Amino acid sequence: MSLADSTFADSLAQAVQATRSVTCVGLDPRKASLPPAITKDLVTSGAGSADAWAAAYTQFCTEIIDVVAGKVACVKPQVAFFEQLGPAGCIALGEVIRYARSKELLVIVDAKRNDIGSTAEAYADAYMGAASPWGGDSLTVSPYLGEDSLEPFVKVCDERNAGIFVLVKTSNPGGGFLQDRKTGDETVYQSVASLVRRLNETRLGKCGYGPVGAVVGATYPDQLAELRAAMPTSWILIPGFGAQGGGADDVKAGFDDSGLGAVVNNSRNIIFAHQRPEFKDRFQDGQWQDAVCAAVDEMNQQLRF
Ligand SMILES: O=c1ccn([C@@H]2O[C@H](COP(=O)(O)O)[C@@H](O)[C@H]2O)c(=O)[nH]1
Repeated sequence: MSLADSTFADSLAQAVQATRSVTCVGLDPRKASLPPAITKDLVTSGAGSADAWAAAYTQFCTEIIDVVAGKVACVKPQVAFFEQLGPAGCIALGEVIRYARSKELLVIVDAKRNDIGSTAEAYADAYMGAASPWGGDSLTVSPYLGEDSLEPFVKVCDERNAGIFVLVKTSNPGGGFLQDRKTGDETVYQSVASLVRRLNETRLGKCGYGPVGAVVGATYPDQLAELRAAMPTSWILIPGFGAQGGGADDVKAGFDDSGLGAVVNNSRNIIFAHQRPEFKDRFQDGQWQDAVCAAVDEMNQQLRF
């Protein structure tokens, strides 16, 4: 069945069940961390131009996709690293998104977009749905501009079987400055969670979840448990596992009794596994893909509760 035949929430449930994995592999290519096997070609061709780096990013990400396809439910390209290279990077981003989808991986585009409603419509069109060069299956969005700014994204979710993940409680240490602030009886993140719940609950798929999901950091396990209960029908994207300090115990509360309801992102500790001390000894420079494979297997194992 093609992914577009079912809702995003149902496709994600199917992908988690088929792969027996709640791991989301973050595609965050960084020049300084690419494996030497990839940058060597770049250096010997005398390049260093944005075009050459973009080609390296495409090669790196597509090789990762080859390793993880069938092992994980989804990937999350971080657009910042592609945008950093300018137009060539933006073309590479489109290639990576298309390649991941062709391998039946669901794509969460991490762009954290939003604006006033009429502009939000353009963002939704750009990042959600296969017709756009950057069209993924879902998009991270900011709630800062309020409900009317989220509505265009929800409309596109309905029209194209796409999904969104609204920033509710982010993984960074400074997120609480606004998110933990009280507005009347509740915090800002609790207000955003109520909005997510309301937008989502009339749109549930067969799996019991809807297209309007939430981002909640692994670095805040207590709030994750609270927010799981506050948004019982929303998929939760949990970043902050691995390099930011979150571990298996911290994300446990994100899941329902069937092991659904959340996917856990890990970018650096998977895609640059060749640099981790425990893998450095096991894998040679040219075996960076094997290190990625080992890191994914390890994370999948850790998250089989
Ligand atoms: O609250 C958030 C929202 C998004 N992110 C993004 O996830 C990855 C995390 O990368 P790691 O290497 O696994 O730390 C990255 O793309 C962030 O921009 C987040 O970390 N926290």
